[in-house]
Amino acid sequence: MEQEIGTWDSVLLENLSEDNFINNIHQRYKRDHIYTYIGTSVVAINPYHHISEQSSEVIRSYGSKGIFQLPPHIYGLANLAFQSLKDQSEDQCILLTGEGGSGKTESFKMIVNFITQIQDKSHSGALKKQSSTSSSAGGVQSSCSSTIYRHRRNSSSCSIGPTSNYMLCKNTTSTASASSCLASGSQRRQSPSPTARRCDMVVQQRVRAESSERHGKRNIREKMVDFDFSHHKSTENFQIHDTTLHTTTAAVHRSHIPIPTTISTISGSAGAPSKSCFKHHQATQVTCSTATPSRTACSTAFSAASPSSKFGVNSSGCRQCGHSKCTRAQSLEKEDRERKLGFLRTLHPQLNPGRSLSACSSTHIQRGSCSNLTRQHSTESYGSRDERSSLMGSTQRISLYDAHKLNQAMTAAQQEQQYSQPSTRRHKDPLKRLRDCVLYADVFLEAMGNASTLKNNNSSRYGKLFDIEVDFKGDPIGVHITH
Ligand SMILES: Nc1ncnc2c1ncn2[C@@H]1O[C@H](COP(=O)(O)OP(=O)(O)OP(=O)(O)O)[C@@H](O)[C@H]1O
Repeated sequence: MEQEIGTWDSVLLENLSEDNFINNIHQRYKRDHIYTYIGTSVVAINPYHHISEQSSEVIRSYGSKGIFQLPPHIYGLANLAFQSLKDQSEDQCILLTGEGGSGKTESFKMIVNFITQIQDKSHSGALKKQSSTSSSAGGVQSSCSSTIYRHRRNSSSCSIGPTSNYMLCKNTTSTASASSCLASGSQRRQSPSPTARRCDMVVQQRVRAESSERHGKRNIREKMVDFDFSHHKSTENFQIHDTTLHTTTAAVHRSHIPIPTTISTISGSAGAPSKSCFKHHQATQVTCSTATPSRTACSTAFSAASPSSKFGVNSSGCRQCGHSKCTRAQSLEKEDRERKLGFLRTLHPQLNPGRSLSACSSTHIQRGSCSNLTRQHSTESYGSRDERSSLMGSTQRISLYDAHKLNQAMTAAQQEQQYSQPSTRRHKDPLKRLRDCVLYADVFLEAMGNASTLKNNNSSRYGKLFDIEVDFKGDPIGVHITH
């Protein structure tokens, strides 16, 4: 862990002047500490080289601590937003701003990566903690850890409830308190004075009351979530959702002013798209992102990259074996046709009245891309499409909805059938699949509008709003990208 170089939080600088501020950031930057806080904002410097600070280990540690408990990092900010989302049930917004090539996109990817990974970790962390404490220390300690790890959402509202009373009587208010609870519990067992026994009973009663209260609250919350799911079947009203997390590359709210860089390897290792994947998308974009893309152009672009071009059947037979009825070439060609059709539907929603992209899902999933990605023209109140275009350039929204409900509704038998077929991609965990889709969604958008500039060969030409909707557990259930 970083030794404190300079001052982690510029607010704490003794003589706060511009020179001192820059000097402090510079001192830290020279030691490869590219992040510095200004309160709950983060200043990030583009290091222009790989910094190994983005492993899942780091994600886990930032996910389990408060923002000021660890050295400044973009993950600290992401965790703050994520925890506030869960604790206060209020939408959170992270704004990224900085000059071209300063590292907004890289920081954005790190945030999305953090959010898609963190829930996994916090779940397993909670379970581990709970089982270890309950085996070693009995009910009182296990309830203490479950309060800390699983019911943070209620922490503020419970300040006069049984949980905090219990914690206060132990002088504990943080994660570290679990061990102090444990120590005092074992002491009482060694010297069971009448006062201590009474205290134990009171504690146990409180724990029981707390657990039933928790149970009740969870039921209520689950009902609310059911309501939210149905409500959000429509992609038009996403902005009113209770628990939405926004990321945008435009201005500053409780966040972050990046001037950073990044490492494609790190995002690659965390499930982000590979360079080649990105290039593929960019190649398709070059032909198709014009205002009125022609079908011919699109299909030409696609066939250039299609696998069947290697085996395709031309007038003189299969290009590989020369056989005029080569079945492999025929099936590849059929697959290719379907992919083209799906791709055209992506670009021309009007070709697909349902606006859903099931046709392209198989090929896109194979490329590790988005399974249920719908590109649609925004229908907000900007008047006609032409009017919107003149106001905002190309205004489109990409929505990604995994069949969250459908997955839930899927019967056990169907699931078993799917999972028993090792050759299909569908046997991946649906949540894992959605997490991957969230990570890839931005790449899809980048492919629509990025450009190569002198400063940055992957420069985003549009500001974008990237909404991740999460359920009450913090699992992602959908994404909207607007630019
Ligand atoms: N944290 C980082 N670590 C390592 N390299 C970085 C980091 N942030 C940015 N970079 C490098 O800087 C380059 C530009 O970053 P990025 O594309 O994120 O800038 P940007 O602010 O989004 O630019 P634009 O506004 O033009 O889209 C990246 O390709 C990467 O090589």
